[in-house]
Amino acid sequence: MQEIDKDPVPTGELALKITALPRDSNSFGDIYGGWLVSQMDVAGTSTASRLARGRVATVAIDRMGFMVPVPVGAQLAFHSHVLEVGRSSVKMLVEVWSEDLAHEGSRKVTEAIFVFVAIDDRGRTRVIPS
Ligand SMILES: CCCCCCCCCCCCCCCC(=O)SCCNC(=O)CCNC(=O)[C@H](O)C(C)(C)COP(=O)(O)OP(=O)(O)OC[C@H]1O[C@@H](n2cnc3c(N)ncnc32)[C@H](O)[C@@H]1OP(=O)(O)O
Repeated sequence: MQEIDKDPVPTGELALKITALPRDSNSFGDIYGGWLVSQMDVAGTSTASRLARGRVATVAIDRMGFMVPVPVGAQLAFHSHVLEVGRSSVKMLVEVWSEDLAHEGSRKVTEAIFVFVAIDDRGRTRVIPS
């Protein structure tokens, strides 16, 4: 199986840790990619909203590859790493790592770059406080 990244070290802060449950799997018993993307968005939103000190919206997600299947019961760690902060936007790398409990290691499952935009309570963009 092709690895998405040979680098064995997660990048960025640990934003979310979660166990993949049977309800998150497809009919073959593997974890559904859409659920993973959704959890990545939750993890990235957590980091972005702290940085932007308030509400943010996801405005873009770049293309993704799912190189390693995720079994039910996997312990997943979501790491977020801020790449750029613009006037109202935050560009962030979100990585997903699956812990291998049998071998005391972990491997990267997928990653994507998300762009979050700081918005006010009317949904209009706002400047990210410095
Ligand atoms: C097997 C797999 C199956 C998968 C199958 C999926 C099924 C599983 C689903 C899971 C899915 C989870 C992922 C949920 C992710 C949501 O929930 S997305 C839906 C929620 N998001 C929204 O509703 C946001 C909707 N967008 C908006 O309201 C407006 O775009 C916004 C956010 C107010 C921004 O308005 P705007 O007119 O674009 O503002 P504008 O001033 O032009 O730009 C603001 C900033 O954004 C930047 N920007 C705007 N657009 C972009 C862009 N496209 N790219 C980069 N930067 C941009 C600008 O450069 C600017 O940056 P700054 O220079 O200010 O720093």
